[in-house]
Amino acid sequence: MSKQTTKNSQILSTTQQSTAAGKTLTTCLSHIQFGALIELFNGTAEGVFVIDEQGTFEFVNPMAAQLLGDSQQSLIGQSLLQFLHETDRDKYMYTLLNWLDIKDTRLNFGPNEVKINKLDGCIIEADLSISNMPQSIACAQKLYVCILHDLSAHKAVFNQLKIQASTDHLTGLANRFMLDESLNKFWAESIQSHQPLSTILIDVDYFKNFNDNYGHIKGDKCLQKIAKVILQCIPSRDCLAARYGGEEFAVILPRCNRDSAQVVAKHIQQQINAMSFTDIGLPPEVKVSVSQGIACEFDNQYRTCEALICAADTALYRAKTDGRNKISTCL
Ligand SMILES: Nc1nc2c(ncn2[C@@H]2O[C@H](COP(=O)(O)OP(=O)(O)OP(=O)(O)O)[C@@H](O)[C@H]2O)c(=O)[nH]1
Repeated sequence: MSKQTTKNSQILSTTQQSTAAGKTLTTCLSHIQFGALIELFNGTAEGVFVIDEQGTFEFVNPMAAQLLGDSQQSLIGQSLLQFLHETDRDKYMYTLLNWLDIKDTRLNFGPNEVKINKLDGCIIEADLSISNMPQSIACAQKLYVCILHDLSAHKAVFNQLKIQASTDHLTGLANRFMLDESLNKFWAESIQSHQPLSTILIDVDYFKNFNDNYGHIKGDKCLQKIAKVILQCIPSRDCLAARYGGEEFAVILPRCNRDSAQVVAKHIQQQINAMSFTDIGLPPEVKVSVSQGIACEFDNQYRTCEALICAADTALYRAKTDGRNKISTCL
């Protein structure tokens, strides 16, 4: 017996003892091919599995079993489709079933991002690709090799970066980037649904004096407290409170008319006037106020969302020149 044959026989006996595989796969391959293939797949750090035309597992390597949340043994005979989140299931079912009609063409599908329903109920995000098993090692019945790459760690970092990219670091409100994105979205919805869209620009009065008197650190704390109050005053989760820049904030109120926006602005004014700064070590008599400008889009009053913001800015300027701690509405 040659050295190679001895090695193959060893591989075969160990893999047969430790590995479950479906009937089609075991009958398709010679024992030596089977052993070598299983050895290769089992040692792979990516999830690898083999399915038939119906999506039934013929083989699952340890990493794939871990990602699917079941044992290699019990996955054999189950369907890949039941592990795919419903948003992906139809796409994969369609691909596999459709392939039956065009068997002669090679199937190379993906990698695509999918959500996997693990057996324990958790959902993980992964890249999944499906490719034909080469004819040289498969038989007349089609088998597909699938690679499942866990994206959980990347997704967690990505989502964290996404939050950071849209959040103002000092106040925790939406930043200017998020404000612009959301405004465009709210604007399109408002035009399409013929619903009003209101915006309030809010600027802290005499904030330079606050900084000069109490220092920038206390100034930062003051901005954080104002942001918190604004957030508490906006009526629903649909609305957006953002830091527009420096000591200026913006509130976007979808489906809110001018009267409702004025109620919100009044509430903000009262709450800010009532603020105390004793918690940051300042005397009880320290008070702040804000000036606010309101503009409301209804019935194509403005041509663009930039024009709406511009109108709110003009109203804000008027509130400042009227003596500050005022609310001015663009009519
Ligand atoms: N502490 C702190 N100060 C800031 C920040 N951003 C802007 N400022 C300050 O806000 C002040 C704004 O000053 P001005 O534009 O003159 O306005 P104001 O003093 O508020 O006066 P009016 O707006 O005219 O009522 C400046 O002193 C800026 O340094 C910040 O992130 N932290």
